Amino acid sequence: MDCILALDQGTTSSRALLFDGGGAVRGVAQKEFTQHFPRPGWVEHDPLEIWATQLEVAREVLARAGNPRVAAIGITNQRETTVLWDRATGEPLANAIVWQDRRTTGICDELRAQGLANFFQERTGLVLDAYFSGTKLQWLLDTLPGARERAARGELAFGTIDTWLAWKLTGAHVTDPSNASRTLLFNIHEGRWDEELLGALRIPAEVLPRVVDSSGVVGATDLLGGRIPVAGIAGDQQAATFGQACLAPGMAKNTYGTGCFLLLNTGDRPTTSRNRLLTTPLWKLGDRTSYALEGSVFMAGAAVQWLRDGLGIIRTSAEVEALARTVPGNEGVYHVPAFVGLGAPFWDPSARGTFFGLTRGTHKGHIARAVLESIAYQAVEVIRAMEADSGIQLQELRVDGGASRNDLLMQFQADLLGAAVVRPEITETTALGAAYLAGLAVGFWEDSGQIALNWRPGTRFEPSMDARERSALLDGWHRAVERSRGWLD
Ligand SMILES: Nc1ncnc2c1ncn2[C@@H]1O[C@H](COP(=O)(O)OP(=O)(O)O)[C@@H](O)[C@H]1O
Ligand SMILES: O=P(O)(O)OC[C@H](O)CO
Repeated sequence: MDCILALDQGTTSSRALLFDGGGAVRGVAQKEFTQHFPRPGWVEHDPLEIWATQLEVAREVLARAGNPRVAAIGITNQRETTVLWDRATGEPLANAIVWQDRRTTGICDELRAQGLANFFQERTGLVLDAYFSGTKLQWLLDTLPGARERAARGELAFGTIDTWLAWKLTGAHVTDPSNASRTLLFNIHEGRWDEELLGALRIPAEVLPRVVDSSGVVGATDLLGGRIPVAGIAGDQQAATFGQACLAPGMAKNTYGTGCFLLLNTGDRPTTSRNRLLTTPLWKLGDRTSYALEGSVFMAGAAVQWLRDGLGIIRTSAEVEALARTVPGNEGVYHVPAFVGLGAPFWDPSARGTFFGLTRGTHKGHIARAVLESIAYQAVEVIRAMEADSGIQLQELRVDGGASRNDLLMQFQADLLGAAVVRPEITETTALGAAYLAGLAVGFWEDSGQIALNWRPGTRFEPSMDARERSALLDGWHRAVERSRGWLD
């Protein structure tokens, strides 16, 4: 049996999956790795631990499947997380600064004060926020002694996690547009690094990877038995959009993982958002780039993790559903999961997590329910902004990610949206998308038509809430969000 191996390097774990020609999963291996929180608001990963766990799970999944022939490897990754390493030794200069890390909020404030927000939005499709790699790289070059000079001499390499893994596997220093576009350094209209953006962030061009197509051979590795081409690269959210076969304009998916990432395919040309969403390339296949509007929500499943690890009121994330079902509805209790500020469409780093509407009758069932519901409210905010920006009325939302297994949450999402929510048969869409991109490059699959045929619905959640109840619930949520904002000075 020939397979494609997908490496899915996520925020909390490294995963490796094998797919056959029908897009079915033939093996999974997964390993969690250490989260470092050195100061409030800082989140770091050790790049060497990321690499070690990724290699380990890749070897494990292959061994368990009896070492099948692998036609190609596809890489997909947590995006924006920033690594800087020495080209000669391969040693990282510091821990990776993770996408959730807020340490560069001050740099973003300064850039905004210089009136550069529109300039960045026009060229990159992004909002000036600490989320993106550019200010993280600037911070590293400012903070590590001699780093900027060494970078300018070509001694250092910058990369997001795709780049780091591709370099470790093949020695190529490359990235693709779906990742490059999350740096604040990439001009999405011209598909290239932009000198003026680099100037504004004081980044020497010598440190940057080469931007290649999302589907195409970038090199080969001998580390996994035989010589296997690395043939696909995409950020995890764009890969999931591909894996969900949202290949035509108007199709959207939401991934409910650590955060929530909602992407709406808007076709061949970037759509500028007037509602603080991101414009982002989905993938580049040959000379065609497809674009999306994206709403990035920073806390979703991670709030459920907090119920488990922070409050200890559940033992596993899945238990949240039964606990939330102990109450018939929210009974006036709302949660705003602004633990690291709020992402789209608010972009408010000063908001903080809150509960509202607590009474003497409130118990942990209400808390669980409010946390789950907050995930769905955030998604609705993003979808309404997307509809306003694109003129597209969403008919159906395809869902995936850990928290999409939660039926209560998915039904509530459909109810709040007034549109169907569809969970596919294969929910490993991120890895599948990366596998497809790699497989297309080596002729394992012929064209994207085959991919659309492989997608099959699993469970469909139809809306059943009446409009008055929906509007009352949303009204409560809006009031809660307003009160959570501006908490930090
Ligand atoms: N049944 C569930 N209900 C709600 N949340 C869940 C459930 N199962 C998992 N989660 C949440 O989903 C997240 C993990 O999803 P995953 O897609 O693996 O995330 P990531 O790729 O961001 O690491 C965790 O934050 C976890 O709390
Ligand atoms: O690793 P995930 O699934 O939490 O995804 C992280 C996103 O790519 C961040 O933009």
